[in-house]
Amino acid sequence: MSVYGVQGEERTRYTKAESKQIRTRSLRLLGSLLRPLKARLWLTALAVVVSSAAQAAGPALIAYGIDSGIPALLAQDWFPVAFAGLAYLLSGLAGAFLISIYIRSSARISQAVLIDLRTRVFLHTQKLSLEFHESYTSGRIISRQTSDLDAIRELLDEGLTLLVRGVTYMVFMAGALIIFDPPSALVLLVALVPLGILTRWFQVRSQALFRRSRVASAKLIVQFVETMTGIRAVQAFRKERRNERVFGDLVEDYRDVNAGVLRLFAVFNPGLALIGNTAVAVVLLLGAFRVVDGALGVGVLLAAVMYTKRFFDPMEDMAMFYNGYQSASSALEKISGVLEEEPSVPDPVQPVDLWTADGHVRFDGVEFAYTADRVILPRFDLDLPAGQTVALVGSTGAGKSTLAKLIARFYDPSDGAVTLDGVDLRDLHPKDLRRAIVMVTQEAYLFSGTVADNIALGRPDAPFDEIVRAAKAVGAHEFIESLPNGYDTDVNKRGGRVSAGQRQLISFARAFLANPAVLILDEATSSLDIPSERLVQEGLTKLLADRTAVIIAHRLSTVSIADRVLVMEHGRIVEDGTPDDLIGGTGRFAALHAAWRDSLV
Ligand SMILES: Nc1ncnc2c1ncn2[C@@H]1O[C@H](COP(=O)(O)OP(=O)(O)OP(=O)(O)O)[C@@H](O)[C@H]1O
Repeated sequence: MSVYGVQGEERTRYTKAESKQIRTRSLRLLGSLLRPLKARLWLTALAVVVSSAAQAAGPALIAYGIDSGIPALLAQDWFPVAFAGLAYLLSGLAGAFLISIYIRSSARISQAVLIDLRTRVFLHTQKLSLEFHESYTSGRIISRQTSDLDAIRELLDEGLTLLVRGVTYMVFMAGALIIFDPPSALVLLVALVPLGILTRWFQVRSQALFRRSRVASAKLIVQFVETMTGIRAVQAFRKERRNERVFGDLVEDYRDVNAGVLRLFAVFNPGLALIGNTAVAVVLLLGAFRVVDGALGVGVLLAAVMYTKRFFDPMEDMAMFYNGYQSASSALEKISGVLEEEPSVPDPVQPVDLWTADGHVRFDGVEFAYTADRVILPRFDLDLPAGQTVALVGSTGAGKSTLAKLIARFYDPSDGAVTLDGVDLRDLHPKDLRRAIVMVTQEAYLFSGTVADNIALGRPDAPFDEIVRAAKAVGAHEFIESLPNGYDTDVNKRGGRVSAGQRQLISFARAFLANPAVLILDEATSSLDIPSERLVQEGLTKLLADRTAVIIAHRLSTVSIADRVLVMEHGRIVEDGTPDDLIGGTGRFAALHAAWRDSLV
């Protein structure tokens, strides 16, 4: 089995092949992040190697000072002691200087990697199609951008320094011990056996736990984001208690996982200390006998003890690093999964330019399914001539929004083709597509900024008087003028808050300004009151003139401005005709219309 993209992201166990696939993907990502920093990486590596060498010289100089310097001093020759002291000082200074270079250089690397990764995640998720976002949820994306990137930042800022310095330091200490006192190095070699066993035990146990910890923390963020984005529904339906319970369970799960991690450390760290101290004690003991036998100088024994002790010094830090490494590597696994996802609505390889579109939309043998197991729109053909205003009606779940999303190319058909002026939407240059086809959705989302900025989104280079003209056309001008700062009112500031209906008017103005050849209004008039809707209806007539329009409306009043009505049921178009024809007939629309007219009197 293979795990592509974000599939299986919530799992904590993988088969060998899957683990390998995920690891390769992470490493590939890491490689691509580090490749541009190659020169700096070499400089950093050099600094750390030389600084470790300088530090490894320390105990050797002390040994020289004791074993050769002191006897020389007794013979009035102070040179060896002075040399040992001065050299020790210089090696310390060189080590400190190089470490400072190393820290500064590695901080630069980590900053560069993080900025690159953060930007990649942002740009990539923004590019991914609606299909991805509808199933992946914003909570998970936020957790990728926050806690996952933080885990990687922590690793890069602290963990990596610990690891690289720790490993080089250990290698140098062990190397120096082998050169200086091979019997003591043998003790160290023996100590490596329990050390290896302990480390392996820790590694195996912690791997699954760290993965679970990442999953648990992501779930916490998802729950938090969902509750807060849906806070109105939560409060309206009194869901606080239920959410409290769900959140409580998640917190408990997270705590359990972390407690498990801490329990591992409670064994691992003391275990490390025990092995290290035993090794030091054995080196000291065996060395002492050899000193007594005259086979070893006191200075060399001291150096051997120092090397052994120093060998174990970075181990605890490295266990901490391992902690950070686990979090960061599972974060990297998830991020690389998101980055592996391809837009399900890809940009064309050889885009066709369509500078000015007439707005002729056709569905040729189109079939559509969101998931393989359920066809939403069975095979159909539909021709929407340029300039026609088409109303889509039908019961909830009939497939109206789905059909609209196909025209806006939020999704591609599973079979067949949707064309604009004869060009398959899949071949159309994305810029031309977005210019030619605009969809105004129910949410009428406003971005932070002024009202004018929000309208100008439809055409960023539009002069101010055109923004006003667009607002006037859709009947939004009066209310905008009455806002505290008129068109310069910040929509997110207190006082600048606009109602749902006003938001829709702003998004109408945005669409008017964009002046697309095809306009889709998805339930767009649903939050307007009757007077506002009348106002908008007047605006709509102007907005819809000279362009193809598809209006999804539950309110049948909107239908009156349409040239043609399509009635949908279970994904099929069951009626198609002018409003008058359909009202005069005996079909579903006639019945709907009669019921609606009766409700008005
Ligand atoms: N992202 C999705 N993934 C899977 N199924 C979906 C998705 N969006 C919609 N559907 C399904 O497709 C069918 C048609 O939905 P659609 O939103 O097109 O209906 P609609 O006619 O616009 O309904 P409404 O008037 O309530 O908005 C429904 O059965 C719905 O469950």
